[in-house]
Amino acid sequence: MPFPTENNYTSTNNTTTSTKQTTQQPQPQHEWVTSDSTTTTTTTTTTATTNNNNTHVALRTTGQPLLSKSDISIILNAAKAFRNNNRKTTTSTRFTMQYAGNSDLHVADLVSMQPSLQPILEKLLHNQIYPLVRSAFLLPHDDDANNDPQPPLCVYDALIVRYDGQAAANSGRDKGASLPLHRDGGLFTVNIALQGDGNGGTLFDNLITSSTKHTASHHDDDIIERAIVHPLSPGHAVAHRSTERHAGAPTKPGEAIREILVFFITLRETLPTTPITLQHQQQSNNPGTIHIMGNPTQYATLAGIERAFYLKEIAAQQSKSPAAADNTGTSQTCYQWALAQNPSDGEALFWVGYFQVQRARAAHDRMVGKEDDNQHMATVTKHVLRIWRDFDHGIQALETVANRLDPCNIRSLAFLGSAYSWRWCFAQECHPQQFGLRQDVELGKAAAVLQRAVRLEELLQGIIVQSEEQLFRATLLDQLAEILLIQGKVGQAADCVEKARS
Ligand SMILES: O=C(O)CCC(=O)C(=O)O
Ligand SMILES: [Fe+2]
Repeated sequence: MPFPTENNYTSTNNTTTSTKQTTQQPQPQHEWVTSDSTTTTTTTTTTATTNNNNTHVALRTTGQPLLSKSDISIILNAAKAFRNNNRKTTTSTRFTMQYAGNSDLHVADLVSMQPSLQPILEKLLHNQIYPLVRSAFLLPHDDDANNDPQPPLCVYDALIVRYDGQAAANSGRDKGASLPLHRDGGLFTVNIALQGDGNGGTLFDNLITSSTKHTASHHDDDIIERAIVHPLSPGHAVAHRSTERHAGAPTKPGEAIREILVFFITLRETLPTTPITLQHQQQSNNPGTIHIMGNPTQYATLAGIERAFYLKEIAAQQSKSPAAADNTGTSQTCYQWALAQNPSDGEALFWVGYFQVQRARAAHDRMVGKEDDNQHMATVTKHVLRIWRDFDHGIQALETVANRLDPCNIRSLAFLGSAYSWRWCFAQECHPQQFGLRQDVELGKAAAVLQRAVRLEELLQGIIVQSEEQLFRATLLDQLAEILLIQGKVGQAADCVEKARS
């Protein structure tokens, strides 16, 4: 790998600010983009402004660019030469899906072709990227009286991603070149602009949520624009935690080609690890951990965040394999393990809730099939209670995902909507009073989450490349129409059906 690990991080105690600064370099300046207001707060020092709501979504560097114009052109020329030499063999990555108009290449491959890039990257990492990540995301530890080095930062992968809006349009993607919503591997992502005219940008889920909350009257395009973070100019960076769900916003046809250099940063754990705490998350008393918001009993370590990421990858591969049906158990277990590693992982919690609800449905179906069996009453009751518990726990998990951990995930919202109606159908057959459910409340909840999903789908329509997106949209609207009909809202149901057909 051409990427050096961070030099041993030793710090000097500065009690007045309770932060410690490296003696090597001035810290790169940055400002935060926060989700409580869509304006930015300037944080040019390393002061840890602990924030209980974890509203610090992404940062943008200010001051001097991280890369000079001449270094940018050396990198761009090398990337161009690499693409010309490898027209048919562009390496695709796990995180960056390949679409018309997009291309990406591994920086490691680029350096193999042109070793003169090595010193540029080394300088960039040592002088800019590592100090930035350390000062912005990691709190200095308190017990370093012995000047023990903290685990050094290192690069887990690095890419150059290129968005060509015109090429995308020529292949039928008329909204341009973009990347779907995703999370990255590693712990932190630093995304440096190489070229572009301020077009595209990085779109963050957590900024959409706040925009829809605070600016309900805004035009859809405005809401989306406010959720996109742009670097100040070429050479400047946008950085975020890898767990922050984000997308490559479209570079539209006619706009300048956008190219970015993305570093996925993690911590090397081979050194004796002293406690690490993340900035901008409520701190726990438990060293080496971060506090999971809203749930004081659950903690994730930084290592846990990464392990959860890999476990989810394994789970997803299991369900894609030809023996997928046989692998459901493994897949389910991997998601449970992922959640144990990182209890705030909304994606893992979604799948745990999903499997629980599906188990309840399957058991409900089997129960319906056996209605005529002359079963002992006690067995039936036990069975009913087990199904109820699965529905209930599954739905609770999905509600946490929808309301707190992953509020912009259309698929989770859509599934939660269905889960409410399946649970209602089940309860109805087994005397709803015994479970304390009321039809108007249950269907009201189902309609509300489905409406939220439809709203998000409309906002993101065409912007984020998603396979089968039209099909999904139609299913979502049909589901909503069905519930609205039962609620007696015939006009609204008809609107949904019409929308589904358009
Ligand atoms: O286009 C962007 O800014 C996002 C790129 C990205 O998410 C990635 O490369 O993982
Ligand atoms: Fe990404």
